[in-house]
Amino acid sequence: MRILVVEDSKVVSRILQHLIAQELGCEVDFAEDFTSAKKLLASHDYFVAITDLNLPDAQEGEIVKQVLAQQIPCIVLTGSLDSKQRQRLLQLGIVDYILKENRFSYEYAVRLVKRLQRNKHVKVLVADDSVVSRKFVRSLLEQHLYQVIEADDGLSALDVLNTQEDIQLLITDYNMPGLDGFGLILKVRERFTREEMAIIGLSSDDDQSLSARFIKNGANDFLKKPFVHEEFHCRVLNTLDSLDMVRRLWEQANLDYLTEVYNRRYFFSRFEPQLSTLNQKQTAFSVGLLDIDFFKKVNDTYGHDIGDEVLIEFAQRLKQFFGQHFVVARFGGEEFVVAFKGLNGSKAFTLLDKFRANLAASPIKTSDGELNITTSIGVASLTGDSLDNLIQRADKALYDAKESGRNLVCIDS
Ligand SMILES: Nc1nc2c(ncn2[C@@H]2O[C@H](COP(=O)(O)OP(=O)(O)OP(=O)(O)O)[C@@H](O)[C@H]2O)c(=O)[nH]1
Repeated sequence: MRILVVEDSKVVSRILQHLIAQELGCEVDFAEDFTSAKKLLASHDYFVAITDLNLPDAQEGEIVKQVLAQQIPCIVLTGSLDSKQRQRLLQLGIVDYILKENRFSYEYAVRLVKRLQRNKHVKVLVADDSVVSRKFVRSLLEQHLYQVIEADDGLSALDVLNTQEDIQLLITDYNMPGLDGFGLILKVRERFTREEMAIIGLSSDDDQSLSARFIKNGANDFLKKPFVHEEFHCRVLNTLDSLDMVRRLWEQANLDYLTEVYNRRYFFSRFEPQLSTLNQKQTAFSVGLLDIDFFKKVNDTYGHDIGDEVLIEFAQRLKQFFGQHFVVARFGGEEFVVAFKGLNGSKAFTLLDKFRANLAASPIKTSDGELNITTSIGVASLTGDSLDNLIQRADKALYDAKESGRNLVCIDS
């Protein structure tokens, strides 16, 4: 990623340079005037440009038009802006304008670049039966580099959600034929929690209770049409920032900090509630408990950091081998678990034995060289008991594997 900063004030340039290095760590070019900016624009591809509005050799904001003509997102920094200039800049399609008021203005500019980077990967679904309104929302979202998908009513929005993965934000109108905004939100919330997908409701209806009703029905926020650019962007940013924050909290609570596979807490919270149904329906369910052999020796010989590298690689291999169909979690220390929903013990045994043999045959690369690592594994399958019991039986089988010489899989019988 490369950024262009066009700014005639050396002080402002220095602040931006410092903030960009600190926050973004990307390549950045500085131009003091329009002429040198044009030269740089001709010779590099830029992800975004942060530009002053008035430059010594271009007092009419020519730089903004030049940047936009090259399809580069443009963030405008300016000492002052009257309402006509503001309107003109927004119509040109800039990402945002920032008044040079204090340190926070520059921090905001850099944060905005960070968000643009993130936005490239964020899919937004816009459901609105009015083409004009839908296209307007699309253009605003595209200025901020979001991936936009359109639906012309509630039912087609549901179709999109059934076929497209990873939509993070739904922006929906209220009045739509077939299925209106409320109906759509209720359907969406049956499948996606507030942590999985954010929703912003839109309406031009004068009913003052609408915003609260949208939120009570499951929307994260609401905007009354017509809205101004700035408000739209602030609401979308706030909504997505909250979503990111909630996701980060979820990850902190459910993923192992070192190996980034699920943790023990996730494993139990996911499978404990399912156990009675699995037992009732007699669905096959097995678990494999894996413990790295002589791991203490790895730590004692090579140090804790190399031990960590082994744990990370071991977890990666588990995830690669099983992760697509089964749940992999770290139980703690050098002990991991794989949950095989739909597999009986002997099938789980076969897969785990293959993993064991692969591991024994391909050393783990660490910064201190390659290490031969093996694992012992205990397998047990559900027979109407509790999750704790099942794990205890797998643990007993693991103990047998260790006692029988390690680098083995034993099954609870
Ligand atoms: N590097 C590293 N070591 C850890 C971590 N968590 C636990 N350990 C170490 O894992 C080792 C486990 O040792 P033991 O329980 O004696 O088992 P072992 O040496 O693997 O021997 P067996 O299981 O009997 O084959 C201990 O030295 C712990 O300090 C971790 O997050 N990082």
